[in-house]
Amino acid sequence: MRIDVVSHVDEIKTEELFNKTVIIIDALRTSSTIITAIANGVQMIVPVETIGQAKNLQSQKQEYLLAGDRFFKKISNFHLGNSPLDFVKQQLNGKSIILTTTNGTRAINKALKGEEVLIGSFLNGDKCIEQALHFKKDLVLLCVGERNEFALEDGLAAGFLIDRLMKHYTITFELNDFAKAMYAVYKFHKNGLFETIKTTETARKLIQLGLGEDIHFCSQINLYPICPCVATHEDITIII
Ligand SMILES: O=C(O)[C@H](CS(=O)(=O)O)OP(=O)(O)O
Repeated sequence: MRIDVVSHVDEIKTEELFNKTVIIIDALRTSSTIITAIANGVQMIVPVETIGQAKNLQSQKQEYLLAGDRFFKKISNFHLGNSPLDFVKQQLNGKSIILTTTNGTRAINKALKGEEVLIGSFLNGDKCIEQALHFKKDLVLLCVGERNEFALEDGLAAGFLIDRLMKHYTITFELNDFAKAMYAVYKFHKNGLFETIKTTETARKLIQLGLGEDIHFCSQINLYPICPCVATHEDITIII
């Protein structure tokens, strides 16, 4: 089995996703928010790229809630932001959410050429790998990054997923060079993972904005034994 890690969303060549299982990794914060939302009872999430698309869809589906951020800040008049804690603190059981985030939802929509698209982070590593292997296809771990650049927290999460594979499965893996690098970086930092994540550029911005609690939450290992996956419902891309 081949495992390719892609460094950020603009590095994806969509033709290279055909017949592969893609894992979207946006540890701070879109992947972590989606996993937390589904684990806490949200029925489905509709990932859209623009605020306009989100509002337009909600005008047709008024029972859906709007969630998302631009540059870490909740979008004005939206019900929820892009913090996983928003989905823990409120009772959202059975709700459908339209989500648009700065980078994460764009990456999800770009990855749709993959055979299967899953959502992974530190919060669900073991379950995510179990689910990905179930499809018996080569894997692409897409580090979403931040504004067209690599983000270390995503690379660490990719290394963590590779570590889970190596530890729990006896299949032979072929890694691309970036995957080898991320695996090595993860192993180097794994005993001080939270301390390292806290120093990343994304984390520093979250701390400046008073959102440091999110970093702690998103750094938890295997908190949720679920793996959200992308599907289609009435011609709309959804995550369940
Ligand atoms: O809301 C977030 O944590 C980030 C904001 S930014 O892109 O780093 O400015 O969005 P995400 O889509 O989760 O990367």
